[in-house]
Amino acid sequence: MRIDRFVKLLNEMNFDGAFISPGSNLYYLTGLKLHEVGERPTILVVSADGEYKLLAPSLYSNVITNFPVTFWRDGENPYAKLSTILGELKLYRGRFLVEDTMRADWLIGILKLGNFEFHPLSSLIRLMRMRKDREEIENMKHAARIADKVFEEILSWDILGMSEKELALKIEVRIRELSDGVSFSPIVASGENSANPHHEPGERKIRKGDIVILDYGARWRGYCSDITRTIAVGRPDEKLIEVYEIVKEAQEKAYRAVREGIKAKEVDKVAREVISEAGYGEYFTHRTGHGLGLDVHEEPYIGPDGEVTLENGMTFTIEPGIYIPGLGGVRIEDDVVVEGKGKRLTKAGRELITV
Ligand SMILES: CSCC[C@H](N)C(=O)N1CCC[C@H]1C(=O)O
Repeated sequence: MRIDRFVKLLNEMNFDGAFISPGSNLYYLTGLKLHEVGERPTILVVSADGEYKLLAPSLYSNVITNFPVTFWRDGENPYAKLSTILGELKLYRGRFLVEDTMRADWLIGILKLGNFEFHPLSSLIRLMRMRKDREEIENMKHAARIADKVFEEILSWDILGMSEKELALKIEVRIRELSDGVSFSPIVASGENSANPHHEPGERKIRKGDIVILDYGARWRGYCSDITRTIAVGRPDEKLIEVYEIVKEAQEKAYRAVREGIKAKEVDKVAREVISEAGYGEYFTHRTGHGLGLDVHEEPYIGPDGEVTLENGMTFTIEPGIYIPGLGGVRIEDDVVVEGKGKRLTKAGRELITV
């Protein structure tokens, strides 16, 4: 089980234990899929001795079976129960890993129960999660195939006159029909809105001459895909057509630079150089990519500061972009796995398509 490997690493790195709240790390280590948001304390306590126990609200009692757990009911004090767990596991002080995103009130509750020094869980678990095993990669390939299929379908829709919001909803519905859910709320950015890399789809209607950025992803058994394609509705501004070709070249060259043993920042540099040499460096305002897996953004990050050396089994995006305020933007994104060299998981065409 992954938790055994985790305990081994805890010992190697001189940690006494870990506190893990619901989310992708809990799922990765235990297979338990619990809601991430909620005020009811839900905490997995792991000791470096290899023992572990979950504190969970009793409303999960039908879901959590065959797992060491102490339930607490609404009206009871969860921290009194947590204190008992800590006594059972003999954890009173020491160096502990704690989930990076744990709620502050839970953290404060834990801190009152012992003399704990906290360190971010990501510092250790990244070493496990960055390299995907065969099953994880199969799930990612499936999620990527769904993203490709949705893109093919979008091209057959009549999007002229649709609002960004309407198109984003239609994409989301189709992803949900084909998968376990969306990786994130789809981005549809049309016309001048495409100059905002994280544009939130709004009421703007898609019109002739628009460039439209479509950025979305599907989940399959927890694993994400994340694809961006930029399409034209009619003939867009000549400058954006030129920009499209530059981004395409940057994406292709960065993809070809991917190989086992190269540093993430070297891949970023390749994309950045193409864009800078074309005179658009200041308009490439984000990193070239990010790791992808159970989370849509995880390690390794493919940016100018990316010190991670790429290894087989690592999965990430390659997504350079150019964004010109008042005019529009272009981004092309694929998901990639390292297998000696880089292999694309998303395979939708990258030529500029006019609908
Ligand atoms: C999770 S919302 C953003 C999803 C998008 N696919 C994405 O990851 N990016 C868009 C701009 C760059 C990149 C990012 O690093 O945020």
